[in-house]
Amino acid sequence: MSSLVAAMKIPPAPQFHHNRTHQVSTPMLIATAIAATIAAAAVATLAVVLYRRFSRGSAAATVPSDLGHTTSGLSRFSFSQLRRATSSFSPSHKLGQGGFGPVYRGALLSGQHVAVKLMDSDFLQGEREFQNELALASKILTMGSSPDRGWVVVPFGFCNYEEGVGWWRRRRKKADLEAVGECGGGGSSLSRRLLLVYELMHNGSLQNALLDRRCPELLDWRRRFSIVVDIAHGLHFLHVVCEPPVIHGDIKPSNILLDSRLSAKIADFGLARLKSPPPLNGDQNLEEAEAHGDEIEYLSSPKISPFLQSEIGKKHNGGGGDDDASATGETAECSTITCFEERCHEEADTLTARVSDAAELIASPAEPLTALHAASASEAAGFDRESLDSVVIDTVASASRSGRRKISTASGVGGGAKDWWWRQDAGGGGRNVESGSNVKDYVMEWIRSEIKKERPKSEWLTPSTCAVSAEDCLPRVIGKTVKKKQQRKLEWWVSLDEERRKKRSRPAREWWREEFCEELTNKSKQKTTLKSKSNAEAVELHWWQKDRDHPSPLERSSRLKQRSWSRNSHTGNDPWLDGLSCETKVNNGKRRSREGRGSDIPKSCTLSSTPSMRGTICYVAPEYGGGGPLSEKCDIYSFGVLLLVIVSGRRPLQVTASPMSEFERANLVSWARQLAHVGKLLDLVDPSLTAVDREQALLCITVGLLCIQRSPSRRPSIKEIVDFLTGQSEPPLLPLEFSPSPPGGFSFKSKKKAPQ
Ligand SMILES: Nc1ncnc2c1ncn2[C@@H]1O[C@H](COP(=O)(O)OP(=O)(O)OP(=O)(O)O)[C@@H](O)[C@H]1O
Repeated sequence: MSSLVAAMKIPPAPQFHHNRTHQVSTPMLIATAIAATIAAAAVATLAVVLYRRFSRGSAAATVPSDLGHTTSGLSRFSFSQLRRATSSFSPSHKLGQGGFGPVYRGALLSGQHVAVKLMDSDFLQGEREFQNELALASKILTMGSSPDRGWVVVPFGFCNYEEGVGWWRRRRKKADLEAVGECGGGGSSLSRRLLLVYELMHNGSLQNALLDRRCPELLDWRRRFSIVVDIAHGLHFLHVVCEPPVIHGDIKPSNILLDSRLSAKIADFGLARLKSPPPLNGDQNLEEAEAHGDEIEYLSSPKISPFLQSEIGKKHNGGGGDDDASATGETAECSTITCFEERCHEEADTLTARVSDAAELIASPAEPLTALHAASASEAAGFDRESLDSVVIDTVASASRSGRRKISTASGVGGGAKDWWWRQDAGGGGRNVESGSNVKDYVMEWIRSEIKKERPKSEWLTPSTCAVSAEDCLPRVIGKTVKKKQQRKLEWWVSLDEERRKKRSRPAREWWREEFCEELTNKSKQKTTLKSKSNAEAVELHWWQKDRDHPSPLERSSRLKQRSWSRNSHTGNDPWLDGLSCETKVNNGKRRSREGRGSDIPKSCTLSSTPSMRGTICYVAPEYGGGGPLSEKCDIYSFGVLLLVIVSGRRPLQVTASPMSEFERANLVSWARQLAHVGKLLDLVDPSLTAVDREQALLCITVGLLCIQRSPSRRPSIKEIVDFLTGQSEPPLLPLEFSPSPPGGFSFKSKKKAPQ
């Protein structure tokens, strides 16, 4: 039995069991491994997808918010796409170096040839230009198939490359960025790279083609003339076709690109902006105006009052042509005079503009917040009300003193004074030397006459407010000359009781606010509500108007910063003036030219009306050189200089080591003026040109001179310019500012008394 049992003994279960388990678990393990691999792959894929989506999202956040609805026209490229297109930003692909980074030639996979601008994001201004250019490009690209769009070159794509999170990605990017750094991309910062992609312009910039003499085709006059016409069309597109108009703000040869057929197109919209709507009405209260930055824009503009402009015009016209530069010989001193003449003119313009701003506001009878505005006017113009008169007197006096010094030097070599300012100081142009009349006297006299003529008489001023507002402000502006009024003020002051005197002794601005602003604010608010109601029914506001009327907090703070900038600007350097007298600054590279530019373009409204310092020395309009408002007329001025550059084939400032006789030609604008005075305009034409059409050349120079007139309002509009250049209308005669002096005209009179 036991043997039977033993025979029937089944093998040890564990062993059998073990084998069975082993057989089952192997495929299971394999299946598990496969499942785990698949899961891991899925997780990795998901992570990659999420990461990509995240990194795209963060990049998009840095694109201007305005682009939200307009990005449709722009393509986004990856950094590696552009790296591949440009052969890792190979130096052999470099087209040029801009103020904020190099530009490379490349080819996309589609075969399209492109230019890739690698902006240096280390500089805030670089990032702003990137955003500005994109915002503007999106606007222009949405203009659909407008045929005029072909006159400008704007980016059609961009890449906003930010550092990733994973170490593997960072390593890859580090390698990319080092490649960029080695190729002159400027540093190897891992943070961010901003790239703009443009259509390739095969013949590069006008700067290279014309001034660096890289394009022999430009020795043919017809080519040059067609380039001039193309640029005029480009500006016409920006100023007239675009709505709202676009002001380029930096017209110069390096921003004019030539395509394969040598057609010229306007490029580089980094400093462009949309034209601001007209300033708010004067009857809006101060709080409102301040909140909208209106006052800042208005006051930061060194505008010359129409009265003063016409006065200056009269002086030009009245005493014009009374000297003869040709008779004086071509001397270094003569050139110094011209430079200084420019300088003095601009200085006086800016100064009188500031004074006129304040004086006009004081004098205006229609403005209920006159005194208050006057106070803020003088403050915003950079003058403390208390010292306004002394600043004015000192500055003008020093300008005229140094002017006199230069004139007496010049008189020793027989130099001729050509301008009204000079005649003022030198005693020409109907002013009497012996009476000691000079610039200072003229400005002061003008202020007095303006105030006398338009003293506020309206009934809204009660006797007491009149006494304080007018009497409080006027003596400070016109100095010690208003003794009578001071006397009256003193009498009035004595008549006040103690409490009222205490109250009145606070700054006028404070108690004005308290006593009158509330009432006026309410009135003005009522008016505004009524107006806006009717307006809303009549017209729908453009987004850019809305933007201005309801600035973002960022914009507001930026405007305030701008305000403090403009306050200080009267003591700062004037790049325009510096540029006129200092060639080295211009030649010291592009970065230098950028230094003159302000940095107050807010991110959220890069195309808004916020004023900022723009442009390039020699091309920037004088009225804008001091940080005034950017208008189409600033572009017209730059276009005028560019015209002269194209015709003469030389830079606007060019000092050669050749004989001193060349020195007077250093400043192209002054030289053109001199040639106009002596009636030899064609001397300006590039001697190396072939097949010159003298009529066309004369037309170009005439239009150029019309564009560089000092008074912006006298410069022609771009529409007129296109008509002149295309022969649809005749340009007017040159203004007297440029007309030839009559023979035997004014001979320079020294202030030195003739020996008895
Ligand atoms: N689309 C393009 N096609 C061909 N060349 C280009 C293109 N864009 C720019 N370039 C070249 O690159 C150079 C640098 O251009 P960029 O606009 O960056 O600076 P800039 O205009 O020369 O100087 P700044 O930055 O001071 O205005 C140009 O002078 C031009 O030669």
